[in-house]
Amino acid sequence: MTDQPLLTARSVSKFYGNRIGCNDVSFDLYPGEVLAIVGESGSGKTTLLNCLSTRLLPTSGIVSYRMRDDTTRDLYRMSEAERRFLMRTDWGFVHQNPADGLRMTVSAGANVGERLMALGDRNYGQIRETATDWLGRVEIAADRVDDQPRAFSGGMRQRLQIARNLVTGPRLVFMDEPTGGLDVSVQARLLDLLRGLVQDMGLAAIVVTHDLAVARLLSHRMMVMKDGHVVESGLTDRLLDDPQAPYTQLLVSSILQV
Ligand SMILES: Nc1ncnc2c1ncn2[C@@H]1O[C@H](COP(=O)(O)OP(=O)(O)OP(=O)(O)O)[C@@H](O)[C@H]1O
Repeated sequence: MTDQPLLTARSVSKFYGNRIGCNDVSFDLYPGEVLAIVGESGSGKTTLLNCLSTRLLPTSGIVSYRMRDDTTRDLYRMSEAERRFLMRTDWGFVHQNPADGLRMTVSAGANVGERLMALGDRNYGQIRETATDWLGRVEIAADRVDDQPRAFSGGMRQRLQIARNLVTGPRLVFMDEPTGGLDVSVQARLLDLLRGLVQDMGLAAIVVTHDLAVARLLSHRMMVMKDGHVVESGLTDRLLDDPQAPYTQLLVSSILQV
């Protein structure tokens, strides 16, 4: 990790009319750092994630991002074309539902290769080789490269979505409940795989989850949200072992009773 943040959020708020989506959220994210945003349903996690990834324009606040050339840019002042370029190259987005992040009717190999082509890669043989290599890294057998994801299981689809996102070597990945909707045993394997890839690639990530076990396994730091506000933030192990805010204490103890 370096001493300069990769992403900086300052007083990010989003209101839907009178309703609070998220309110006055500030934090720094450093290269290689994984931040989990946790909280119950409706606490504002997805709203915040969408504001950070510029899929949603906040009502107020600033998010800046350190580009590969070391310049710092205000994300909401970028042109649409610049933002699209960031999304295709430097960022990944892993959706809870793989169908939202994949093209279900093109082959697994093409799903991965497409991201490389978007970067200007034109050598078909090379693209196929890289795609097959990435399928292997996410534990999809090479002989499935020509199959469409609609012929895959939920866990395979999610692994394919991860390969599609990571093949371009992003520096930051946004994940929205990446293991939600999967069987518990499938979740555990996927989490292990994700953790390994994030570590190997030195990826920074912002992970939205309502599952404290996911936060514990994947993240270095956590932010706990309630009614759109951050009620507590800190190092994951510290926060889960010794929660300070009454709400976090409730959240942790109710999970432990399950
Ligand atoms: N498009 C919208 N229009 C109006 N209100 C919205 C909209 N999206 C979210 N909200 C409201 O903003 C608040 C935060 O919702 P958000 O979806 O960010 O929470 P969440 O923590 O991600 O919940 P979940 O885990 O259920 O997805 C809620 O009160 C929700 O009703």
